[in-house]
Amino acid sequence: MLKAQVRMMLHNVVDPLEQLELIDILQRLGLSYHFEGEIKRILQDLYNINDHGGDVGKTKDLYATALKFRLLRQHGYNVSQEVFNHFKDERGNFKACLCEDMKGMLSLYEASFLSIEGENILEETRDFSTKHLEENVKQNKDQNLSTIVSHSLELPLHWRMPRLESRWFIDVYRRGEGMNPILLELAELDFNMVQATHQEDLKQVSRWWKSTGLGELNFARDRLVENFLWTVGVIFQPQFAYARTMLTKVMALITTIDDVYDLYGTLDELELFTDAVERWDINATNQLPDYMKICFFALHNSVNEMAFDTLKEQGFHIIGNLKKVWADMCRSYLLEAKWYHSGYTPSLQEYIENACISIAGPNMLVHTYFFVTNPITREALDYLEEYPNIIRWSSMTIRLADDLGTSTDELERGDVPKSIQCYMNETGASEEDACKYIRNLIGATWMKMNEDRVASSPLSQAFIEIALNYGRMAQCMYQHGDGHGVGNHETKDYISSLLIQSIP
Ligand SMILES: CC1(C)[C@@H]2CC[C@@]1(C)[C@@H](OP(=O)([O-])OP(=O)([O-])[O-])C2
Ligand SMILES: [Mg+2]
Ligand SMILES: [Mg+2]
Ligand SMILES: [Mg+2]
Ligand SMILES: [Mg+2]
Ligand SMILES: [Mg+2]
Repeated sequence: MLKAQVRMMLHNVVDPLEQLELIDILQRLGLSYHFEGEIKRILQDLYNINDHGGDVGKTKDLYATALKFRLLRQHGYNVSQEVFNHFKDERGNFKACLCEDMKGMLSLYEASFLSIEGENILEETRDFSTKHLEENVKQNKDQNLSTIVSHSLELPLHWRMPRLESRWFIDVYRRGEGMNPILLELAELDFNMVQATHQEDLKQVSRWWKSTGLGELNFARDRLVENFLWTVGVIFQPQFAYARTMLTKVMALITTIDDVYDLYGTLDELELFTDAVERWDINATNQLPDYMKICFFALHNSVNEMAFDTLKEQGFHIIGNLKKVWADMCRSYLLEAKWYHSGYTPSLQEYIENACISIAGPNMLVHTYFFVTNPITREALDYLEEYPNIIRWSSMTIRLADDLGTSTDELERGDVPKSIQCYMNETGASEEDACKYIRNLIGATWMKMNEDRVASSPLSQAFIEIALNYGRMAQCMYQHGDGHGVGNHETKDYISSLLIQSIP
């Protein structure tokens, strides 16, 4: 009933700005996945009517123009950054009067994160809006707006982990003026229904984890719930339960094998394990020490089962594709171990080339493609084989966020120099400047992802969005240090609010 009422609202709303605001609210409440068709139709009409993304409803309203720009870009329409020239004076500077418009400034700020490389106007808008939002947020009288502004200044909407953002926004929306009770109630009910599905998924994959015995390896991280949380960040929609449980297995295996290479295995043992994975032959376990036998059997059994599922469901024999991503990852792990044991510090470029593989981004993304795609196409398989840009940029975002969050503890434990240290070694920069550089590199990588997300490719828009969600999930997990390995209180809060506490 509530969904039907919201569908009616989408059909009846005619004012362009009200259409945009309704879409934005539905997205932020986590409800837009129920109304993708309606949203697509409205945005297509808006894109066509106003000279392909020009002024919305002919107003010069900054808030409306930026909102339209953001939503159209987010949905793949290549609207021009020139729309923001309307807000400049004859000298080419943004009009000073705009600074009092906090709502417009926030809308401009959020829109600026949909930029691609070389869009200088959008770079100016980000600097201009950030400066004025930081200056005004404290003395703004609208408490709710100030809460939203502070939240966005911490991490912009475009970079936020969708599920956590929805949970946070439901509480903000409830307190806001102009709250629509139908939207609020549907958001609360839907959140609880989705949470119940996730709880079932977690129960099921927890049984698998216990059956492997990998949690008993005292040198390796036992982080099943955190691995499951990654999958909620990447694919929350209820219908992707199979993908979440399988992807949790993949991430749990990666976490354990990463620790084998980073913390425990001798170089000779690591060579043997890498060889066994490349051969993908159960007889290769004879050469392995017992703790590696457990890891290899768990890996071999689980991945073969995934290949069997796809063969049964779709007639595609993908074990070669899966074996390749595991072998590529283990080889990149082995290279890092050799660098570490020889005391070699690579250049930043050399490190990143290897570390975009060792962060397991390509591994996780290739598996995800198989878990969410039906029908699989030969064209997409060939395209994925060489790790296309969208996979590289997503992996780079995970890698850089991970290094910012984990490298301090890793280096204390003994691990290969990470991006921060490689940059310091190469340039003589301080650790603080190196971290700043790496954070800017994440921003630059997002611009590359923004460009690739609208480029034509044999991959679905849904899969591309999932690739972006990996970057978002990494920035969420490492925003306050090592949220995965240490299990800090922020991660515990995320787990509680998404997987345990329902909305009363
Ligand atoms: C899923 C992952 C993102 C991937 C495997 C476990 C992780 C949480 C992370 O673990 P970490 O030890 O930080 O990786 P690395 O720095 O050793 O590559 C790398
Ligand atoms: Mg353990
Ligand atoms: Mg590690
Ligand atoms: Mg590692
Ligand atoms: Mg790390
Ligand atoms: Mg209620």
